[in-house]
Amino acid sequence: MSISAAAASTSLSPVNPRRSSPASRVSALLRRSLLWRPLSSSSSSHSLLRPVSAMASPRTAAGEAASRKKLIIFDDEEDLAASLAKRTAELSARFAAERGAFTVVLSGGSLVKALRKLTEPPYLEAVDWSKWHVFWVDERVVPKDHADSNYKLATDEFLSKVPIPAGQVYAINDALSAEGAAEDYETRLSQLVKDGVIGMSPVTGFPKFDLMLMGMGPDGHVASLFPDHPVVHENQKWVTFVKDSPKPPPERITFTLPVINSSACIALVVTGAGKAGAVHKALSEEQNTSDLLPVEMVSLQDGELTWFTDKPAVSMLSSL
Ligand SMILES: O=C(O)[C@H](O)[C@@H](O)[C@H](O)[C@H](O)COP(=O)(O)O
Repeated sequence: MSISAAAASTSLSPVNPRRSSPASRVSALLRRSLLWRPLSSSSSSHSLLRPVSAMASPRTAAGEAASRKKLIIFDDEEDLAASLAKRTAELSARFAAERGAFTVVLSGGSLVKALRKLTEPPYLEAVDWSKWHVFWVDERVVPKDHADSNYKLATDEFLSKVPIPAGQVYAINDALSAEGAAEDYETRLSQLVKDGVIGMSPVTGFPKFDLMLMGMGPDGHVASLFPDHPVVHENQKWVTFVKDSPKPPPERITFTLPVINSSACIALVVTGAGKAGAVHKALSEEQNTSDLLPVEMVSLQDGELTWFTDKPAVSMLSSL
């Protein structure tokens, strides 16, 4: 059963009522630093629920800046794309004003299509695209014109339609091996940190990108960090590689978790029933810390993680 707009606008409505009481469910959510409340009935059909508070994550050490998490559930993909464009444009204006640059990190997959409204009015004209610097959180080690290339996907669907200076789009060097491409990308990031284009997190000592726009796989992978793969635990490098990705193609480079977790903002775009199991594991109150999916390890040290979801993706959550 999915949440109806009417129900969500008046009360917290469990999707699948279960044994625990509403109070205990909310309490569990609080422990996980997530709390939802309905939007007012004057809201449009999108964003049925939103968080009411931003709290320190249990994984954030006392005294550090707080990590904030939000879950937004949309009625349909059009509403999700509209909200994602609005949020991205707001962050672009904010970081361009604060830093003189806006560092944006893309994944591959369905995320790219969700960015399409940025290529249309009013954003096409209103966004200061000259401030954008575009990176990939992961890339397949294939030629840039290959059908599997995340660069090609982003170029075809998004980058070719907005006036970002070509020199501010940082594709991998596709002439190198996976290992070489990862090293090369990290070296280039390091230079951009020195140049002040990319910030550094004073909390973690890793680069701090302004916005990461990412998808999540049905198995709970993010970037090219797959469940049970050793690179999930890489905690020194900024960029690493895999040669045995369970999702083809096998060779990829990927940002490491410390870099992802140093972001100022992450928009995690997760839609469809195929993601419901991983969403349930990541967001339900039944926390199992011994067997975390990569997506569960995404925990910003000093930033805001927003889940952009739809009803099928949250259909196994009982806490709503
Ligand atoms: O290169 C990749 O394979 C992607 O970067 C990958 O991490 C993707 O974002 C997820 O698999 C979600 O993809 P979907 O949104 O298409 O399911």
